[in-house]
Amino acid sequence: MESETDIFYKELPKVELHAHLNGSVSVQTIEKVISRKPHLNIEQNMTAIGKGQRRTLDECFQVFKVIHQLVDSEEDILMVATDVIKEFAADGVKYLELRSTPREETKTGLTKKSYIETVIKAIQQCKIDGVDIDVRFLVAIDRRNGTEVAMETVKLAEEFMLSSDGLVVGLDLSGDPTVGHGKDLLPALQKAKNCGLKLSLHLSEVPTQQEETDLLLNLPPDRIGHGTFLHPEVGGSQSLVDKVRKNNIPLELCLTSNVKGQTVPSYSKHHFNYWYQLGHPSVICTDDKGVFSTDLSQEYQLAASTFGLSHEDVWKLSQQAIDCIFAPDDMIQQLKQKWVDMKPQVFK
Ligand SMILES: CNc1ncnc2c1ncn2[C@@H]1O[C@H](COP(=O)(O)O)[C@@H](O)[C@H]1O
Ligand SMILES: [Zn+2]
Repeated sequence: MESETDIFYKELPKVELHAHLNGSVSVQTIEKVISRKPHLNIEQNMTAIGKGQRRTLDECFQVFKVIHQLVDSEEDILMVATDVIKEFAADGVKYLELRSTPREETKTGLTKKSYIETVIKAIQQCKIDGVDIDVRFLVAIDRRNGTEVAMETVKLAEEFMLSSDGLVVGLDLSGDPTVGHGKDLLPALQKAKNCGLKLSLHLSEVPTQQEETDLLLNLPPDRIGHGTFLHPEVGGSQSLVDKVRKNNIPLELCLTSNVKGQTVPSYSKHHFNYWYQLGHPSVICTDDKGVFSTDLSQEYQLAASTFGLSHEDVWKLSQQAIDCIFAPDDMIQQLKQKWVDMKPQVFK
């Protein structure tokens, strides 16, 4: 942690819907992986962006490559996923949707299938251990890998949706937004939607993607990651905003990620304000809590201090996030009850 977060934000029950597994690995866990692999000569400061530091988005993607070098076996993934889940729970997150791109590594025998199985195992083990959090998994497509890999990933995701006892609920589209075009991925995304996978797509994370965004909004996705450049004031358009509003597609907003990755010039200029003023469903998320050295409590506090939200406003924000989850209705009802039960204690 870089700075103290008020107890209110820690105790606030929270829903995290946008967290990339390998971007969420904490300093402590990175140190453990590094000590297993001294020959790689990787230092902890190569995997995280500290307070006041910024990187171009391109440099952020270099950081993921370093982490991928470190986390390359079933054993690593099990440890990393378990630690990440426990850390979110310790931060007051009651429901987490974790997303990750299945990778294969011939060196260690890791396959895309065993990658997903291992994440599922970590989720199940945390449940057995009584960690106070419900976790679901979104299988991620890295847009850089093109049409065929995307289609293969959708098949895998569908298989696991049917065999994981409801733990795999959807699909994510992520990766370097400056690489590849959404039109090549559209058939895979359409297929995913048709088979019942929920879709969360990174859209308009960088400028000049109006055409791609317009195309992918026709699916329509179930949630949007970032949507930084959707609205006209930043070079998007009213028609994109109208499409998002008409379909009532929730946005996943990640303040620190956008400021540290330099797609947003400052916290006060973050598009949270635009969408919040419209009353559009917006969910505060971390994106990559490890890489961007943050956590969800801190993100809520940041939004509150930047945009003048009261504790009651913040409570509403975290409560409304429940309606945006991909798990079915019984989970929504359970979480709503949890929020009711916890309120007196948080506002004591
Ligand atoms: C900063 N904004 C971002 N924009 C787009 N994609 C991002 C991202 N942050 C993370 N990822 C995606 O998540 C991967 C790392 O986690 P996993 O190996 O999948 O668990 C990155 O390689 C990238 O594909
Ligand atoms: Zn993301």
